[in-house]
Amino acid sequence: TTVTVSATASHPIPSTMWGQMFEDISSGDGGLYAELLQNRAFQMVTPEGTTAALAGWKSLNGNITVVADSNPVSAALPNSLQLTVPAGNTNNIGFANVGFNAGLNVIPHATYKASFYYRFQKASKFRGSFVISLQDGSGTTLTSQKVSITGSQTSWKQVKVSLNTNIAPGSTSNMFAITLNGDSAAGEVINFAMLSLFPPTFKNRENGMRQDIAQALADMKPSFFRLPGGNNLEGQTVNTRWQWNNTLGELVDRPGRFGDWGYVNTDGLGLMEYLHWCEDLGMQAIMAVWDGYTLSGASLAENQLAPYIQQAIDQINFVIGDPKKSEAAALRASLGHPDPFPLKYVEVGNEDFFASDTYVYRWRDFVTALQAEFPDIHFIATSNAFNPILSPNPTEYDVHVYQTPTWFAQNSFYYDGFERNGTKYFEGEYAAISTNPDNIFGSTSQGRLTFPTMQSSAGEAAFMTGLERNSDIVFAASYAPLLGHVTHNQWTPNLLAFDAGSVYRSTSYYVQQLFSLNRGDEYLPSTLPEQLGTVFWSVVRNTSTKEIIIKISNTASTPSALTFVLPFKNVASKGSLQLLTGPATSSNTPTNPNLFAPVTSTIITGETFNYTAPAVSVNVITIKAS
Ligand SMILES: [NH3+][C@H]1C[C@H](O)[C@@H](O)[C@@H]1CO
Repeated sequence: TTVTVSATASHPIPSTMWGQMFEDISSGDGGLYAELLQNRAFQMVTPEGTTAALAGWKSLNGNITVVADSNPVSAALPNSLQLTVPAGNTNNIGFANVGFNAGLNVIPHATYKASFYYRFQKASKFRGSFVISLQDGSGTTLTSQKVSITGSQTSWKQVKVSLNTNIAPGSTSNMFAITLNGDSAAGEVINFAMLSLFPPTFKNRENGMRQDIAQALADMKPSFFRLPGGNNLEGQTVNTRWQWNNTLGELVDRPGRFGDWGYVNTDGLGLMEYLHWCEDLGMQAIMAVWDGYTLSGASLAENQLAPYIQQAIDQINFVIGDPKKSEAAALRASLGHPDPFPLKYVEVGNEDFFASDTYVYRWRDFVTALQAEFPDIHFIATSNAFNPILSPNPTEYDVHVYQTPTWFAQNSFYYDGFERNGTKYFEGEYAAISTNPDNIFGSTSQGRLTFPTMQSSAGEAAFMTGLERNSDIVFAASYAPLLGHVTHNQWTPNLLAFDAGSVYRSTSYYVQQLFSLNRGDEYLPSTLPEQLGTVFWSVVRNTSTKEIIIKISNTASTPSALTFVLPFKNVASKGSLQLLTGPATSSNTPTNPNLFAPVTSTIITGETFNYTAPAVSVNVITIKAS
């Protein structure tokens, strides 16, 4: 196949082209959010003896239970862990947290920050100390600190200690423990609340992100971050929807909520943490507002919308408002960020194509009110494009697709036929997740992928060459879901998988990274691939580095010989090739995490040059040309 490239760009490529979609789907608490203690504040649990209430916690010779505290540490956190020290036990008595999914990573030569509140249930003459420690799976102390306490402390007192580690333990089966001397403390009853243990965080942010996962995400150089979801915005009910104002301020004041993926969200990763994260990665937020539809399928009636429209106005004012004019903006200033955050896009709901009939009035009432308040914001609709017809007319739509590798390879022309009528598209969620076209969302035994495969990633890459060709109307695209725990998850595949100690880069992660790190600022038309063929390409130009960047996906099981004809006088005789290829149905997995990785090499180039794309491969060729 000969690919003739045009010297005249057809259109500029938006700077927002490649980014990330995020929601807490086994990915926030216990994942990107760096808190190491599972169930740290007993939020939303049923106290008094239910084992679920003590999830993540274990007794160390003491009697522990979760109580609905008669004098709770805060209105937001009604439950406490109550330790009763039994008589006649001379061991160290107390309790421990084993981390999320029984994994608590301890890195060497680092400072861990522990904090908790405690109070004696009744005054006593006790004088002693807590031993606050990190222990490995066999109970060997890795590091510890002592804090003196007295039985007169019947009001809540917060303890904060730094725990400095030295050697690395042998595994992630470690625990955070609080103990005291059983002899002298016999009979004492002590309540604990809002316990927390943080490792060093990304950019040392207070209440920040886990370093290795954050770094893997940063290495993609994303331009936007869609938050807070996805289904996890919606709530199964109106009262369990995501509410921006419940996710701010001191951790002791955050009630948490039942997330949409079957577990409690601490909301320690809240709106301010998301916005700091966007700042740290130089991304702009694509922020969603709740719009009156819950995942159970219920829509609010039109005459019920007003308070939720106000809550959305306040949410946006929290991000961009003037502290002198808006209470929500004043709250942002009081939390240390008087200047507005950058925000251009606000998404109204999530996947409202499930409730198109009510979206007609929900969109109309929300956007009429929001656009009046925020004339410079673009509001993104989440129903199917132009079906139903919405008013005001959406400037952007968010399109989601989960399909097979073959579907993606055969639909790279999805946007070529779209009318150029001023509407732009956000490919907000896409991934090849199953090889079974008759049951995309089935189980792994029905074709669902556990991890991306080279074949699924090559299919996505083919589709992405089409997104790049159509970036005159596709302004942003993000794979979904971004992140998920390797085993304790509600959805596979994920772009990145992780466990307590590691993050695993998938073949699709490398494809996303190859496209994001090798951007052009303008698109160069070229001979079109066969729409139902097997090899696909896009050609872009980086006008500042004067480089031509050719992305090729060969989805076939045989190599594909290509000839490129470049219309430039001075074309370098050598170019760089980044090649991702390997066995079609294989993946990077926790047991074989580096089976696939892009390999960089030099190839012969020129005004006309040949290149053979290996079977099932994603190729990025970069050539200096002017
Ligand atoms: N059901 C998918 C669509 C929804 O928006 C996300 O929360 C889910 C996983 O990416």
